[in-house]
Amino acid sequence: MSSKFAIGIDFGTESGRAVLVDLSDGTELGEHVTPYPHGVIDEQLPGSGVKLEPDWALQHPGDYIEVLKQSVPAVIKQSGVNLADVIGIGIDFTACTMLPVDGNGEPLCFKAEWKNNPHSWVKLWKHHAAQDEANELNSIAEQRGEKFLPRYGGKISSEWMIAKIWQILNEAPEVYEHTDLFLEATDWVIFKMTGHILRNSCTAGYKSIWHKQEGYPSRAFFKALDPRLEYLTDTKLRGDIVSLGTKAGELTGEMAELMGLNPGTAVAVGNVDAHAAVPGVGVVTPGKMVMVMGTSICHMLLGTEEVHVEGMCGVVEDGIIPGYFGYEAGQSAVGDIFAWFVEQAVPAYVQEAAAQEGVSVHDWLEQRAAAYKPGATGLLALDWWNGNRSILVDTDLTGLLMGCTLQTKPEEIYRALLEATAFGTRKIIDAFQAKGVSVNELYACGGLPQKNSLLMQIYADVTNREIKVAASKQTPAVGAAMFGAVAAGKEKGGYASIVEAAQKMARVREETYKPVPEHVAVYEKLYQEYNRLHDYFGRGENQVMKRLKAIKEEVWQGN
Ligand SMILES: Nc1ncnc2c1ncn2[C@@H]1O[C@H](COP(=O)(O)OP(=O)(O)O)[C@@H](O)[C@H]1O
Ligand SMILES: O=C(CO)[C@H](O)[C@H](O)COP(=O)(O)O
Repeated sequence: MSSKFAIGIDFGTESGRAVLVDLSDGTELGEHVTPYPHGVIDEQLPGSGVKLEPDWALQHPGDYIEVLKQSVPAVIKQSGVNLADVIGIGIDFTACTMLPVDGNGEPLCFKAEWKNNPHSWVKLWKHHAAQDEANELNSIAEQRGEKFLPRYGGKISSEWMIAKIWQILNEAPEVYEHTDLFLEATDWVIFKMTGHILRNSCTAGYKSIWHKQEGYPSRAFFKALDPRLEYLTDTKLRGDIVSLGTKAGELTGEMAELMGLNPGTAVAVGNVDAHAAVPGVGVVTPGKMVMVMGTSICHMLLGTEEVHVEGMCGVVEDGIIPGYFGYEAGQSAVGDIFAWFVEQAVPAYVQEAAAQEGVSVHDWLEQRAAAYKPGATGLLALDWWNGNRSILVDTDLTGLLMGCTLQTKPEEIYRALLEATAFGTRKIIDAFQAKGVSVNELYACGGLPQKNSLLMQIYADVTNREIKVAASKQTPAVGAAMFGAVAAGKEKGGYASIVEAAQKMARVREETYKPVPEHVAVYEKLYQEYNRLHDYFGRGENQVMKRLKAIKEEVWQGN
């Protein structure tokens, strides 16, 4: 039988990326990136120029369709495969990236009467303007002793569905009123491709407080938030919730023409980027933590029971791989901290030297930082430049660097920042281990493992664990393609389960990063120091970071 193929599409923050993969061994035959024409909308609405408030981050739903229109035909062309052999499509998305739609599934922002209202647009995952609603939600949930809170590390994020919906209700009740459904963008794109509205269990579980056995929180809880929300889950959040790998439907004639595919191609239900990356690197059993390493890190892990681990983002049954409890934790800035240093804090001589050598400032600093032994800089940092997502769940915490002298060099600080993020990951691993959720092996994917080998060696040394690195640059998209192959089914040449698909298709690089015993010993001492600073500044003993923030706010408000 000839080879069969699937397409995976990863809808990121700035662009959408498609891959076409061979189902027999996961070989990538085509890859294409479509930057979103409207990018992240955080200043003014397209067309009307209506100004947005601080902390807003929107997207244009038409940009997602543009990705389907540009990137899918491009990967078909690159690979030269026969259309009849492309049997499945899967997608993954940032989340919670959500939008209001009308009774026909049409985004409200496409309609003349709503397009000038910012609340009718897609709210991107990093839209942070619903913090007041999130704070109130958390305090009401805590007062009521809601059982769901511990599943989310004790706090529901302002990035998630309920806080965002509540913000719409508070600030634009007319938009709320006219919304038939609030959908995750991943489910909306699947609806566009197939004509079927189905909610996936991953976003429902991690972002909408849905539980496989218990469903959504009670009507009484929603009523306690706001009487107008009492029937939210029966009305604007209604709909079937199905597990990952389920076939959502088949590509409609209209979309098949737009995407250059055959109508009837199987389409899997939507998924989330970090979650699709797990089978994407071949992880389908507990004990193996997948680190999706880029601007931030998402830490993904499977378990056989629901355990409440301090500060994790969520535990969801079937949330990553059906049959397991999927755990998610994270660090809200990693690559972004290195970017801050490179852009804001290196002296001109470093930039000039890097330019003369024809390397990036990151590479220049990495080369020099690699010459230092662990502990040789005398520096230690707390990696909270963008707050702390796990395990403290506190966006008001800030960064710290200590141990500087008049001799301290930029490459030493760079190294201390790399180390700080590794300590942050170690803290997350320790939190899981403390609750009996084992982390025996580490897998890395995303941009950072491809860019910085010193960083990866430091992670191996700090965690005292071997790290395997994904072979693909587009691991989430490859994982999405695997779910597309499952949706197509075995009889069509796909796979019966995501486990089988991952076993056949996932690829990791041959070389791994192994801990060096002498490094491990020194880092163990430094980690104990990191722990002391972490608890001192992060657990309330010294609230100086929050006091500084309060003073800053006062001064700004006085201006
Ligand atoms: N050589 C490098 N070493 C460490 N970090 C790097 C290097 N080059 C770029 N970065 C950081 O990598 C991040 C981008 O990672 P990537 O995985 O490509 O993006 P994203 O998380 O948006 O998918 C940026 O924060 C950037 O500062
Ligand atoms: O919350 C998340 C997954 O649950 C991700 O952080 C979010 O989707 C964006 O990730 P990235 O910027 O790395 O693409």
